[in-house]
Order: sequence, then C-alpha cells, then structure tokens
Amino acid sequence: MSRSDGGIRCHGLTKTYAGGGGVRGVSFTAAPGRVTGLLGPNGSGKTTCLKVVLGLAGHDEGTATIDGTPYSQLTSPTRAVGACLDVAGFPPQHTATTVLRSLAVRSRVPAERVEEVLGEVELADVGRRRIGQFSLGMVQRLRVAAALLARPHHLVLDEPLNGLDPMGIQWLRGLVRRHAEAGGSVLLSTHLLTEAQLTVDDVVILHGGQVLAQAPLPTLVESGPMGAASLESVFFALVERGAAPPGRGVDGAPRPGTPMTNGGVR
Ligand SMILES: Nc1ncnc2c1ncn2[C@@H]1O[C@H](COP(=O)(O)OP(=O)(O)OP(=O)(O)O)[C@@H](O)[C@H]1O
Repeated sequence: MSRSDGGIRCHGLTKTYAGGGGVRGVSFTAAPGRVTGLLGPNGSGKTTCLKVVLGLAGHDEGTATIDGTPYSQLTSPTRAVGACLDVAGFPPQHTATTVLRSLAVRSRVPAERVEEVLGEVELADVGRRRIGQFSLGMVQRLRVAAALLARPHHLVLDEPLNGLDPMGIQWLRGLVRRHAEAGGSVLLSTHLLTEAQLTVDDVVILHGGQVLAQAPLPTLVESGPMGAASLESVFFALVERGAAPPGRGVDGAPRPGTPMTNGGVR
C-alpha cells in the first residue's frame, strides 16, 4: 500500500441495477484519521457505494478499495474493515451474545472478545436478552458491536445514528472520533444533517447516483448561500442546484451549473 492508497476509496465507481438505478462515476476518499459522512437523499446511492466497498455487491466500472486493495482480495477483511449494514439483519429470537459469538467464530475472533465488545457498546447488562426485545437504539449499538468485533482498522457504518437517543448519539460521536484518532478511516452514511455536522470531518454528498460535492466540512459549510451556513442549508442548496432535469436519471453527463466537485465546491 502506498500512502496515497490509504483509507477507503471509490474511483469512477459505476453500478447500474436492472431497474436503472445505481451510481455513476462516483469517486471519493474516506481518509485515515478522518470521519467521512456520506450524505444524500433517499435513493441517492449511499448504500450501493457501501455495499460495493464491502464486496456485498458487484459493480460495472471503476474501483473500490480498502488501503489500496479490493475487499475481495483482502487477506484479513474483517480486521481491515468492520461494518454492519443491515438494520433488520439480527434474528429477533437470538441474544446479542449468541449473535456476536457466531460472528466471532466466522471471523476467527477469540470468544472473550464478545463480552469485551458488549461492554464497549454499553450492552453488557443485556447481552443475554433476546434481540426482539431490544429498542432500535440497542440494535444500533449491537450493529456497532458487530462492526468493532474483530478490532478493525477502518469502519463503515450505514445510518448508525438512526434510533439513537441524544446520549447514544453523543456516545457514537465519541466512538467514531476515537477510532479516527487511532488512525482508522470512518465512513458513515446518514440522513441526519444536524448530527452529521457535529460528527464528521469530511463530507461527500450524493444525489441521483453521482457526487455533487465533497470537501472538508468547514470548507463546504463556508461555501453556503449565506457563507458560514449550516450543513443543512448547504445540502439543500446543492441538491436543488444538482437535481436531475425531468427525464434524466443516472446519466453521468455533467450539467451546466451542477456543483460537481472533487475536494471543494465550485
Ligand atoms: N437491489 C436493487 N435492485 C434494484 N435497484 C436498486 C437496488 N438497490 C438499490 N437500487 C436503486 O439504486 C438507487 C440507489 O439506491 P441506494 O439504496 O444505494 O440509495 P440510498 O442513498 O442508500 O437510499 P436510502 O437513503 O433510501 O437508503 C435507487 O434508485 C434504488 O432504487
């Protein structure tokens, strides 16, 4: 791995589903030591990008790499990147402990790590309770536990803030910050712009399967309509300006006035 390959990177990523949706020409980097927020409206392609990065979906063109290597070629993928995408993925009749134990076996993680990671996500007291009795916030913490289980270098979290109460959000913010400060990349998708503004260092905004903007958070926010605006107002301004004209879907052609950027905002 060269220094420039570090982190989680998509370059020219294109994936078209049978129905025509997908992503086109998506390039971004979630750099080591940074928390990167992947933002976008419903259907903008966030989950598709994360799935391709994690080798859960194929793609048509471009590359998606972790420290310079595609997920499928990583020698120790669960140690390279921790992730848990599917919020409905845990069997409700199982306990948090049994789910994590079976993940530990699959990832060749020592069984003792299960109790430890339950403590890290503050679920130690409910490890033996059925997941069907968990609140959404508890399920979110369990997803984070699954992602952290193998002590991965990088983290990919799909909508990790959904369902967390204010204390849970503060906890998650601290967790991703510590992970980045330890040198990992954290790539998280979210709809929650106010929370994102308090959580991320870098922002990638997707719309209609394409990158509308990517920049460090302060750069993006200062580029807002009134200057020094909120991420929310910048987001809405960008999405409005970048909205596909009627009859155009994920067509890949840059449109006049569309603030398509790499590392800044025009
Ligand atoms: N398995 C699939 N088969 C067909 N089309 C799909 C599939 N998954 C996603 N799409 C389409 O690809 C586009 C991007 O979807 P994706 O789920 O990546 O967006 P998203 O930004 O994660 O949305 P949300 O915020 O609603 O989860 C959408 O048009 C969606 O309908």
